[in-house]
Amino acid sequence: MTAARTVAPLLEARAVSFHRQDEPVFVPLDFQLHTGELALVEGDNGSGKTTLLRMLAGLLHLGAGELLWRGEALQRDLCAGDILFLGHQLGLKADLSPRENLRVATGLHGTRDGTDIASLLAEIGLRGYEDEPVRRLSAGQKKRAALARLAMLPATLWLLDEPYANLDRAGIALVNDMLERHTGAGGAAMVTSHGMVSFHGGEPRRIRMHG
Ligand SMILES: Nc1ncnc2c1ncn2[C@@H]1O[C@H](COP(=O)(O)OP(=O)(O)OP(=O)(O)O)[C@@H](O)[C@H]1O
Repeated sequence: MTAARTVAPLLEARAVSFHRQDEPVFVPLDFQLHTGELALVEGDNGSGKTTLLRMLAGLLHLGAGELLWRGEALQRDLCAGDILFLGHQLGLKADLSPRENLRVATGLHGTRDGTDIASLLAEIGLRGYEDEPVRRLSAGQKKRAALARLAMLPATLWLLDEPYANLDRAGIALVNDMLERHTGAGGAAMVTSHGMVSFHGGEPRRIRMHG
């Protein structure tokens, strides 16, 4: 007899919440996210989507409940490079160029297999802007540079807060393409968006927030 193999979720939240001035920001959440999955975090303005992602990224302390990473209590030091957050702050140094930003980021966190800076920047729509200081780029170009950073690093879980903001149609398609490739290669992502997400890699999981 062969026992069925159970694979622990990449991330599991059990009655997770966050408090400000002793008040919960959102109704406690339970969810699981497996490798290969995309989860859309949905909710009205102020319902706590950004707060949740920042908490999962370790930028805010867990208020209540439990977070498990690959079946064990989540320990920041053990999964730091494996979880990447991209929010309104893009995580780029404004005085450095996209190329320099990627060099610094990969120097610190390593490089995803099969990627190289020059081809990635061209693919992501920054050909001709590789060596321009980020502060001189348009909002959409800055977002593309941040997406290049995401694509270069070897993280498993992407936490993307409004990743489509400031992007044109080609940029939106680029994000969807990145999400499909990332989940197809065994990664996972949680995404907030007030716009339509057209993800062709299967029906995404939905996490509904209630403030
Ligand atoms: N730095 C902060 N200090 C105090 N309260 C905050 C802070 N940031 C957010 N909040 C409050 O926490 C609640 C949740 O905010 P959050 O940004 O997580 O919501 P959201 O669902 O991402 O909203 P939106 O859809 O508008 O981006 C809101 O009521 C907001 O006012």
